[in-house]
Amino acid sequence: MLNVAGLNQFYGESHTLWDLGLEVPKGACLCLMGRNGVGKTTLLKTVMGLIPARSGGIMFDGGNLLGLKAEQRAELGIGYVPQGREIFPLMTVEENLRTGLRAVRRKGIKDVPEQVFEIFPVLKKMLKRRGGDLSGGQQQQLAIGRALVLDPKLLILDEPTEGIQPNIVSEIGDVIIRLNRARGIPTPIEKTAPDVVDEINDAIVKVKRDLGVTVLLVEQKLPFARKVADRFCIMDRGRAVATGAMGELTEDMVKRYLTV
Ligand SMILES: Nc1ncnc2c1ncn2[C@@H]1O[C@H](COP(=O)(O)OP(=O)(O)OP(=O)(O)O)[C@@H](O)[C@H]1O
Repeated sequence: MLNVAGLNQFYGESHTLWDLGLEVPKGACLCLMGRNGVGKTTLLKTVMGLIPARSGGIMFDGGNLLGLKAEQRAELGIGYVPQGREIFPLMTVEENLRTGLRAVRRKGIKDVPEQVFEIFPVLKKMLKRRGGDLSGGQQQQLAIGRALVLDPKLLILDEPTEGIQPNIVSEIGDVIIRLNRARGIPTPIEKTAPDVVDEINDAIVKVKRDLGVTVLLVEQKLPFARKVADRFCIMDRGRAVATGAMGELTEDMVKRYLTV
């Protein structure tokens, strides 16, 4: 779904991303990890087209993103939830959500899809409240809701749990899991006739994978990352240094690249 290859990025003379490669397969939830300042946010912003790449390739769904503006990337189906949420504090919840519609007007989507309110019922209750009056957790739900307005194929989240209360952190985790893996499709049926049921269950898992949103997130909290993501990529000083299935993340890697 997303393939980054040989990516180099500079802030002025400062070389920040070095020949970086990253693959986020369709249906995966990949957690980008690494200590502060290694370039995680820079990578997300470069994928989103908010800052330019010097060289390399960024392929999404088979097409090259380089050269496209951020709005065009959104139109192709990339939803972005920035670090710090960046909601508009003086605008109402409804107005904030409607800003997400800009990217999809050409697709004929004129209203905020009901699915956003099914996922975050609190947003419906607070439609007329100002964004700035919401709690941190509610603002994060608003920021994710705004990205979901465009029905993204790929959802990019930059530290979605930063600065929010522990009980809301686990709710946000459940929402990401639901978007990535379930999206309202029934859970697998119980085993009665093993062979047939196995086949049906395999098919259900596949359908879930095909319908679910692919997720790329930056997250520093290890238990959260382990719960939500099925793949990881570790960055160190602007390079991708380790990648694999979440179960392959070793204590040695944690000590070497993640603990402070
Ligand atoms: N706008 C900018 N101009 C110049 N340098 C920048 C800019 N933004 C970030 N940097 C530098 O680029 C490097 C990577 O920063 P980045 O924010 O991508 O790291 P990060 O891994 O996301 O860190 P954090 O976990 O703290 O958000 C850092 O050295 C940072 O100081």
